[in-house]
Amino acid sequence: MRYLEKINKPNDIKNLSINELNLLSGELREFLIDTVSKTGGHLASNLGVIELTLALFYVFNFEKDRIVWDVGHQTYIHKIITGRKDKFHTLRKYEGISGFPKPTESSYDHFVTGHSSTSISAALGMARARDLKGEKHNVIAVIGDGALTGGMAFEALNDAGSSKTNLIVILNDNEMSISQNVGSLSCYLSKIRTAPAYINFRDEIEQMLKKIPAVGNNLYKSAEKFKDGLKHLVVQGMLFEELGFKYLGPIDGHNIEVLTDVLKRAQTIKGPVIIHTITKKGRGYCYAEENPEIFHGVDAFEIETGERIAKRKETYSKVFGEEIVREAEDNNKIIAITAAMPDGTGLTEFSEKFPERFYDVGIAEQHAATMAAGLAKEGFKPIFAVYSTFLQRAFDQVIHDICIQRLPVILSIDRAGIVGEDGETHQGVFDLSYLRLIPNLTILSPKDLVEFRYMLRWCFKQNNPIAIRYPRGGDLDIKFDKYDDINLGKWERLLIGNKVTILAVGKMVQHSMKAAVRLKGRGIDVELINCRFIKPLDKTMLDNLIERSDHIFTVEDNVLYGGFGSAINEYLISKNYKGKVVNIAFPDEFIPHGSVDILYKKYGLDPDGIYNTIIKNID
Ligand SMILES: Cc1ncc(C[n+]2csc(CCOP(=O)(O)OP(=O)(O)O)c2C)c(N)n1
Ligand SMILES: CC(=O)[C@@H](O)[C@H](O)COP(=O)(O)O
Ligand SMILES: [Mg+2]
Repeated sequence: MRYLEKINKPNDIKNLSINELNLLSGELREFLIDTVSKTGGHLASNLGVIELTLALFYVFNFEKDRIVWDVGHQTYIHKIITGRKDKFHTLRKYEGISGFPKPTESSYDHFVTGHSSTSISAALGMARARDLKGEKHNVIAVIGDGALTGGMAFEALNDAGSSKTNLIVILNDNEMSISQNVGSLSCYLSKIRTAPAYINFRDEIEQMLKKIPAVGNNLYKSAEKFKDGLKHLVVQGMLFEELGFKYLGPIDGHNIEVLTDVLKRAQTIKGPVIIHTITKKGRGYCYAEENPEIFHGVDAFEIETGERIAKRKETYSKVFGEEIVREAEDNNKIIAITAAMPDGTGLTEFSEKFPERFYDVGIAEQHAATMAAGLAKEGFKPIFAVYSTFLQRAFDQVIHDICIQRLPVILSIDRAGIVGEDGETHQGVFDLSYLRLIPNLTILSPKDLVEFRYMLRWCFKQNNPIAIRYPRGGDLDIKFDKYDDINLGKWERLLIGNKVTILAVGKMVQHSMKAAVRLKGRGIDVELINCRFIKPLDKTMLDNLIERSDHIFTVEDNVLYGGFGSAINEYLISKNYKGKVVNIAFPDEFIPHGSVDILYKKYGLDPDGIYNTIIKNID
């Protein structure tokens, strides 16, 4: 690691020759593969931006210039060369290096990202602030072709393009979102990729125009018109230029020499510029190049074989995938929708078996929700499979387009609760709070994989908006033996007791069961209830509990505020309950990255934590 060792501060990059930068990129590739093979993480995207990152640091000075990386999952090289190389083995671990940009981690991380398509808006805001303050520095947004499918990116292009603000947008086009990229914009980009002639052609015309003596405005105007006409002949509708950006590209995003030249040129251009770089996801590691989808976000793996080290367990996403296929075989109204997460949500098999009833809409959760509403209005049964954290994007669409009209859309909410290593931008700990307040919405959550199947079958039969939320991964080792029929607003009593009641939701039923067995062992008369429905609550059971329970504990893997515990508190207050109520939930803070086991322990949501809270609070 001869050159990597020389990089003690980012500006050391500037002392290297292009040849040395190429050698450094090889060392970085090796370092990255070695580390991520142990920690897991977003390998393929990072392998694709090594040269781009080095070129950026070679040309710009990020002590004063600003950079916003869209999604931020491709910032590992940025982190390694900005002083975090020695801690990089702690990537995504609790209290270690985050997998996303974090200004609290480094002054070189200028903006938090994690959710897609925010970079151009944030960068435009920073550029406007620079101008308002009379400062002089560059502001750069780096956005992938997948992230460019998100609505916010379009909104920002629309605003920036008409603004005349100096702003550099780098479009890193690797022809992939997590899966194959989708949509007409992606087709448009591939048209540009295959028409590089335009670029050379345009540059030649520009050179020619510069040589024309300034004999008058009219000649200049006709020459400009001529240039525009030619441009349309070669690539129909240069979208970015029509939107007000100066377009530079497409260029080879692995060629540091070309990259540095174009970046230097972009610095001198007035107004918004877009640089279109073509890169290969997974570049330089054969398994990642062949399977960029698997190596997008990968668990620890063997470098020699590309095989994952841990065996995959049965997961909620997989069960969801099986059940929706089973249902769709009998019911031709079933439609599956994803916002760029077909594999993560378990929809791959559905997409292959029923391509005409499957829609990947790109990174467009808002559109997905309203499009589902449109389908439902016309008699179909759409299921929008979405991660809890990304559904936050579509809050208004769930209210305004689905629930007001009481349309039978199923929101199949994966990755609810904590997801672990992705950290604060991705934890699914808000959904119970932001969904519970919406009228007409039924919300439920399974205690385990078997119950999940029963619940999904129940959901498919309903005719109103439903949100079913379930965690990342699979179950603990607990096996429950009761799967009574699912009935609207009815809970399941799992352990009978009298004095102390635990009301638990979803995966927390498993943790609570472990705690309850220990409590019983100490002679505590504890009752455990699986609160299958978060909305509506089982008021009959609650009324019965009010009569006989001195202590009620609620347990949920959601934030305390506005969640399931709050719903119970509201009800108990309305009934003038005199016993003690304790809510066990995530506190009012963003939950950091780390393994889910460490995080449950830290926040007292593991079986021991639940047990201790109960012991502490009973007389
Ligand atoms: C709002 C939102 N929805 C979904 C995702 C999940 N997601 C993370 S990266 C990604 C694909 C991004 O593709 P691209 O921007 O082209 O970057 P690449 O991975 O190809 O480098 C998706 C869908 C997200 N981060 N944010
Ligand atoms: C960066 C991003 O948003 C996704 O890649 C996310 O990390 C996927 O999470 P899962 O690994 O849970 O599918
Ligand atoms: Mg991409």
